[in-house]
Amino acid sequence: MDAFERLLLGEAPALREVCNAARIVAATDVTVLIEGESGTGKELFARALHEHSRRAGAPFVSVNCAALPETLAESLLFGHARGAFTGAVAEHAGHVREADGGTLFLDELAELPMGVQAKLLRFLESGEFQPVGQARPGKADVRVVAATHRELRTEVAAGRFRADLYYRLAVVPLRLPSLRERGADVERLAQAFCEALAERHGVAAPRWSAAALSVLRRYDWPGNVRELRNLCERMVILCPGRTLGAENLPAELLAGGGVIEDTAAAFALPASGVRLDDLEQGLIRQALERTQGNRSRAARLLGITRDTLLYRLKKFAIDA
Ligand SMILES: Nc1ncnc2c1ncn2[C@@H]1O[C@H](COP(=O)(O)OP(=O)(O)OP(=O)(O)O)[C@@H](O)[C@H]1O
Repeated sequence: MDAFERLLLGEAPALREVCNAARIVAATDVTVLIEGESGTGKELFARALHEHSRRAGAPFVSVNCAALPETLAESLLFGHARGAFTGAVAEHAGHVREADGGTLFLDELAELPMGVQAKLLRFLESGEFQPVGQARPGKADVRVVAATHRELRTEVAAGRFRADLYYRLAVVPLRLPSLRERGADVERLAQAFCEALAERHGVAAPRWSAAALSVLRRYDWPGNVRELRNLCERMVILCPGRTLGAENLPAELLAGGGVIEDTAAAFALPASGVRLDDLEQGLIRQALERTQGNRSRAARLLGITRDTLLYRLKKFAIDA
C-alpha cells in the first residue's frame, strides 16, 4: 500500500487517475499545482505526494497563504534578519528554509499578495531567495506544491495573479474531483469514516440504512469530503451503535437530497387533480435551475439517469 492508497480513501476512477498521474510526478522535482474545490483533500494529496517522493524523510512544511498577514507574508516565507523591521526581535528562518530538502506546501496560493508572488517566482526559477533585511540571498532545495480552490486561470485574467507564476506552476496541474463526481465513493467513505471515528471515540459505529445512503448519494456536498467526514463524526457522537435512517440526517441534506417517501407525502394529490406533464416539467426546470444547468446533477436530484433526463428535455422541448 503506497502513500496515496493509505491516505486517500476512495475508488472512484477520477480519483485513482489523478493519483496515478501524481505517482509519476512524485518521482521528479517538478512544481505541482493541485486544483479542486474546498475539502476535496488537496492537503492530504500533497502529503501523499511528498511521502511518495525521495524527499519523504525530510520536512513537509504546510503554509496557508490565506492566513499570512499581508505585511508579514514575505518575511514568514523567506525569513528575516534580527531587527529587519520593528518587532523583528529575533532572526526567523522562514518556511522556505524550514522545508530545505523537503516539500513546501502552499495552500490557498491565490491569496498570496502580488509582491510576494514575484519573489516566489524568483525562488522557483533560481532556488535563491532574499530574507528581509539580509545582505546575502539564501538558497534552499525545496519542492513546491501549491493548491487553490479557485480557478487560477480566472485569477490571472482578472489581474489578481501573476501570469508568469501561473505558467511556472501549471507545468503539471492536477485536479482533484469533487465528491459529487465520485459516485459510490460517498457511501464507501461514509462507512469508512464512521468506523474509524467510532474507534477513535471509543463507541460502536453507527450503521447506514439504505434510505440514509440514498440521501447521501443525492446530496450535492458543497464542502466535499470535509463535510462528509464532519457529518460522520456527528453521527458517531449522536447515534453510536444505531442504524441511521434518513430521519437522523440534518435538514440541509434532506432539503438537497429528498427522500422518496417524504417526496411522495409532500405531493398529496389535490381533489381537483393535476396535470402530470406540467408537474414533471416544473420539477425538471427547478432541478436545472438549482444545479445551474448541470444535467448530471439535475438528474440525480430527480432520481433519474442523465439519459432519462435528456430524453425528457427533448420530449418537453426544454432548453437547458
Ligand atoms: N480521499 C480522502 N480520504 C480520506 N480523507 C479525506 C479524503 N479527502 C479529504 N479527506 C479529509 O477531508 C478533510 C479535508 O481535506 P483537506 O484539508 O486535505 O482538503 P483541502 O482540499 O485541502 O481543503 P481546503 O481547500 O479547504 O484547504 C480532511 O479531514 C481530510 O483528512
